Amino acid sequence: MALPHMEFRAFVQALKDDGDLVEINEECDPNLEVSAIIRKVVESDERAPLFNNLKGQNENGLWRILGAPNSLRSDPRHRYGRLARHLNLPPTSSMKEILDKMVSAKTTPPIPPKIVETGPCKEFRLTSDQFDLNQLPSPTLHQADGGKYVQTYGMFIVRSPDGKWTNWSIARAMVHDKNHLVGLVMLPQHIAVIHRMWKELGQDMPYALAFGVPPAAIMAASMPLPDGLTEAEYIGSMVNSPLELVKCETIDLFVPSTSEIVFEGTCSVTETATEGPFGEMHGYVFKGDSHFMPVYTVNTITHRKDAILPVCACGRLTDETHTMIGPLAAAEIGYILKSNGLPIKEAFSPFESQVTWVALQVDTEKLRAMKTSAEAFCRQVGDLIFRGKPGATIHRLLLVGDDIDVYDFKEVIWAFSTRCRPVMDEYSYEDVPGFPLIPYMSHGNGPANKGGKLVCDCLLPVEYTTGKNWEAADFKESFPPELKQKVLDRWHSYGF
Ligand SMILES: Cc1cc2c3c(c1C)C(C)(C)C[C@H]1C[C@@H](c4ccccc4)[C@]4(C(=O)NC(=O)N=C4N2C[C@H](O)[C@H](O)[C@H](O)COP(=O)(O)O)N31
Ligand SMILES: [K+]
Repeated sequence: MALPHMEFRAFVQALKDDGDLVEINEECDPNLEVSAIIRKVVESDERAPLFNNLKGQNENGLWRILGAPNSLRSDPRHRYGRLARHLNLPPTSSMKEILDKMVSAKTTPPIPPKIVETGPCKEFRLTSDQFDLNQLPSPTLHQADGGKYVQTYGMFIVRSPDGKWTNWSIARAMVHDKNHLVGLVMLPQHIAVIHRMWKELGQDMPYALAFGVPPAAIMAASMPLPDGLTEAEYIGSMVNSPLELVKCETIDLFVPSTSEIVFEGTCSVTETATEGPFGEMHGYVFKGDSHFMPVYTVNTITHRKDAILPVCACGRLTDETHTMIGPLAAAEIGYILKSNGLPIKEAFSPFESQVTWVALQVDTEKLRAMKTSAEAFCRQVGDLIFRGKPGATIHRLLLVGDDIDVYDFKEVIWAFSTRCRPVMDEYSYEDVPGFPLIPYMSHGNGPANKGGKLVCDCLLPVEYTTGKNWEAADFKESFPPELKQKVLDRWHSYGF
């Protein structure tokens, strides 16, 4: 068996070995029961549930479900252990180490994938007359959802008509009928950009939807990497070995050879159907909130024996939409700012902001050397991020000083609450694309797709000129080192 970050089945075994898996062998109903269990798991950072016995499985065990594939662990020492296992990092890894790994391939040469003849994803093959997506255990995730969201943690594979760009990404999709899905295809996402290319040609877009792909791949699929970049090569470079891909049965695309399940077909560039509502990443499902979205035809399914469908039952904290979408966007945002020469040290999207904020730690010594004004600096940051794709989902950028750990929300909210004067220290952006999935956008008072963004300056004026002129009134900063050491040494003998 391959390493956990390179094969989904090995990843599930690694969770089991970590004591981070609960195998449920009693029959569970994919209609809400499975999702209710997953919801309770992710709301309490419990171990990942593997449902081995689902109502509706077919004779070859298609399919089981792994819930909460990339959510949090309750032990603070292994909080991000499931994310770490996606990247072959130690389970004690910090979020900084995980995100640094995700940007590490920016400066190393791409490693193209290796094409292999066949693989475990080819063990079984079903043509469209041999399956019914409504009979298979497609899960209903929230009672007000518009359909069975079978696709929440699979990877769409689509390629530009000229064949030069193959994009891997996660985008939701629900069962439309026996052999069709309908899925969210929205700009500025690359799947929508490529869909438009095919639409201009008047040809339906070939796609593959691979479930249970190498964990390292699903991380890159969830990251807003640059336009035109082929994730397969990026991931190869990140893990320093070529990904093994195998050709699809019916279309000219390639999928990871160890994928658990592969749907193949074409995405219509003309036919749409109602999609949604869906209990989304910000924690809401609005009844009747559906839109017309493209229809995907599922021509063929190939799969492993007893294949496992990974499922993200998204909504309120803390699931994969929070551990991945915000932090991975923050990693890309931090990289963009640094490569434009701005004095940014760390970037993170706090879960408590429902990943609508990114906190940016500023190197204030370098900032002072810039001899810039707060307004000029904040506008420089805002223009770079809010007018680009990686910032699409972020509505507040918080600039904080060297003393604030952006990975610790208590620190971030302290700086925001005490150093950023409302309105005066905030720089608004109403003429940039907005993120329509946030409720104050989709169901708010203003336009759903435009504006509503701020750069919040949580640096005090002295941090731009002569530097920090205060001490925090806390144990760390308000006492001489030798006294602190004495207190720590004697903590227990005092009686604590
Ligand atoms: C990890 C993860 C990412 C998701 C999603 C989900 C999960 C679990 C579910 C549970 C299905 C919920 C919705 C949430 C929903 C969503 C829609 C828009 C923006 C953010 C999220 C959307 C989606 O449905 N559509 C979409 O276009 N992008 C999504 N992303 C973000 C993208 O995977 C991410 O942005 C990548 O960077 C894409 O690659 P690209 O940059 O285009 O090459 N889904
Ligand atoms: K991607």
